[in-house]
Amino acid sequence: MRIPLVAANWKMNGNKAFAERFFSDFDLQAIAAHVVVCPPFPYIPLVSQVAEDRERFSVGAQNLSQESSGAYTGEISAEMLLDWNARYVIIGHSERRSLYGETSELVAKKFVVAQQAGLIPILCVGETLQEREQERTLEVIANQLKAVSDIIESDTWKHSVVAYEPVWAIGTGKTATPEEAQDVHQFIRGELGNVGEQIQILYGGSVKSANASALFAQADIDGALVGGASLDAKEFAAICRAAE
Ligand SMILES: O=C(CO)COP(=O)(O)O
Repeated sequence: MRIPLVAANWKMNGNKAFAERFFSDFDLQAIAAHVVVCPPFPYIPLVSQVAEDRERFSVGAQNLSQESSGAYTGEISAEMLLDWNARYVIIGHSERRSLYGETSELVAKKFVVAQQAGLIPILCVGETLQEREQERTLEVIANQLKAVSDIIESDTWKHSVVAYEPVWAIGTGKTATPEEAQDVHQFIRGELGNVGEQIQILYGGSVKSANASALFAQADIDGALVGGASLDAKEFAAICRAAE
């Protein structure tokens, strides 16, 4: 039985006042799904305080360094995230891949570093519009997963979350249809081998309260990774409730 999980990716949005306001508007008690909020790094301690002693609410980071320490200006290590009580970390978001040149090999290295430190990686995979139009979706996703599979024991997938985020659906208002998303989720589960059934696979890309229920009704969609709609506490709460 996979527990529904809804993760907020605030990206580089908000400030301290926003984060404080968000948690005064977001009624955690009323939500039964497992929820992760991934704020920008400086607000992780603030979200950690909210998460303290709450079983179903965790804090996550949006990135981490593949190195453990040293002369890497501007980088944040897994150990530092653990110091802040982060439990999850988003790895290989398409914005990191396309804007900051993160290759699948680097993403795989970060995945391993996160896991070895005891963080749960949320590995993002997804195709661009051009790749979808060329009917290369499954091939692209298989390659993104393979970069990780190549350097871990297959059992190790168990301690991770995968997020399918079609690049063309991110921030565009265009969501994959529930059936399109389900097809890819089912494919991903198959690619994860004998632990596939145990892994939470989230959908991301223009998820909002209006489309969440139809997505969550699909057999292989275990929750969502939410960008824009996670910046509105009430809207995000409605998405979380749809996952229960
Ligand atoms: O990139 C995303 C989450 O990581 C999705 O962003 P949107 O929900 O804004 O489309």
